[in-house]
Amino acid sequence: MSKITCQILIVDDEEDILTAGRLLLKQYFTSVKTTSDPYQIPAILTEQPIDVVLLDMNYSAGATSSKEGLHWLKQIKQLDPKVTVILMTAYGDIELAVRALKEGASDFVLKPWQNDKLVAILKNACQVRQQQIAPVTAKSTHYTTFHYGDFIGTSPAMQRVYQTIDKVAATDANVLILGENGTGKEVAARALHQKSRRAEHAFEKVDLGAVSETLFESELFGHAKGSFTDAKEDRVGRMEAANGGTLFLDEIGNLSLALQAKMLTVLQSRQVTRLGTNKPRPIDIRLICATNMPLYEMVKQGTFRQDLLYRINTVEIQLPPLRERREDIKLLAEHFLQNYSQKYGRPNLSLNAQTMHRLTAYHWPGNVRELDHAMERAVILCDGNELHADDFYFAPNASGSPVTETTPRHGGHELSEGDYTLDALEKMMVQKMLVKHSGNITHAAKELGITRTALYRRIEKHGL
Ligand SMILES: Nc1ncnc2c1ncn2[C@@H]1O[C@H](COP(=O)(O)OP(=O)(O)OP(=O)(O)O)[C@@H](O)[C@H]1O
Repeated sequence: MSKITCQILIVDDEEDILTAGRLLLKQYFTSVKTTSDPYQIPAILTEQPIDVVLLDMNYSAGATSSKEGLHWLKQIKQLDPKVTVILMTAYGDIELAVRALKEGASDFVLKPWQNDKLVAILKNACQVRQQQIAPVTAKSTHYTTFHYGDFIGTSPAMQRVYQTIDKVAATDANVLILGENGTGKEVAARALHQKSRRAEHAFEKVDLGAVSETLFESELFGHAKGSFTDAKEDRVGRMEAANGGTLFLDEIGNLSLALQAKMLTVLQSRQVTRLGTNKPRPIDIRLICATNMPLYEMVKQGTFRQDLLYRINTVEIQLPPLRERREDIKLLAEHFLQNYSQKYGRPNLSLNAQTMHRLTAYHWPGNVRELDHAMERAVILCDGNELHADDFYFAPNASGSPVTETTPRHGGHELSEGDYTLDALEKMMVQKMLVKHSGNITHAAKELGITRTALYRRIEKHGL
């Protein structure tokens, strides 16, 4: 008997049920996955194609209200509206069946099930699902083009990011984007918004690292005229401004515990109350959060609330550092070179093979943003029409090993013995700050405690 091509996921907290279901359904369908933990559902759905979910209604010991099943049904439908969900319960009644069907379930089975009945229901569900799916195309070819939204890069790691964005964009699921500085977290958030049904509405970005503790509530929730000394007018908060669209909370890891509590209350109730008023207003937003901080570690250390993390991380997107997808460096370098050649009126500039080799081998601690700035600086500073490695600034990596993984040191800022002159120390500090701030002169100068002009003078002096 040939099996029906269908990927089935069974979710039930009883291992016996999972085993029985797997053994039965494996005879008829090509793939049967199981999990006893419904919290795994979002991860499983984003990582692999699933056609049909057979979902238990009760998970906590003794639970019979089926509320949990309805909750997970809703989550699945948010993540992928096309997945077919069949509910199972030992406590079935007509009312609940009707409610589940209304909320998007396709069918309903009672436990203990009759084998032939369950197989028939699933065969039917798989057939319907197969008809919905477009003819199979080579999946990867879809993403092998040079651009995806504002992203450039064709590495397998980035293709996985694009696939996740495509899957999640159609839903209203909360998304948490993780990654080092400059890896493209904001680019990803904008792509999610652009590809969502909210694209015509606002994309409201709030940099939580830049909002002061005192102004937080007024900025995020809004205020009424006269609610505090400087409140001269009524003001709509950023959350309300995002209504109908997407709210992008950048640097969520920087929020103090007190503000995390306030944020959680609003996200749970989906209502904001402007300062100085007592009228809660409903907000309809798609929430995207981003951070470069280790939120899971922070939860363990008690500096980030676990309940807030679980509220924001329905789906996670991890952006890989540039050094882990070196195959994208060439494309990005060429793209930035083209941009800046145009911007600075130098159309004949080119990168020779040796320079490209150096760019590809370098570890890029500031990721794509650093490559972008490095290219701009090189385009401005280079003399002829060919960009040389010397036109770029390469910092040593954290271990102090050579500048690039494959080439000898070039202008690194590590000190060798006997190098402790004031000049050498100054050069090292300037380099360190430039790397730390990805070439941002204003920020580097501020941290060094000197003016921008003084920093430029030192950059010239040390030939950086
Ligand atoms: N794959 C990419 N292709 C093209 N440009 C990119 C890519 N990734 C990032 N960039 C560019 O690099 C810069 C940094 O990107 P972005 O601001 O999205 O990073 P981030 O991870 O949000 O950084 P931070 O954590 O510092 O806020 C931007 O100018 C962005 O356009």
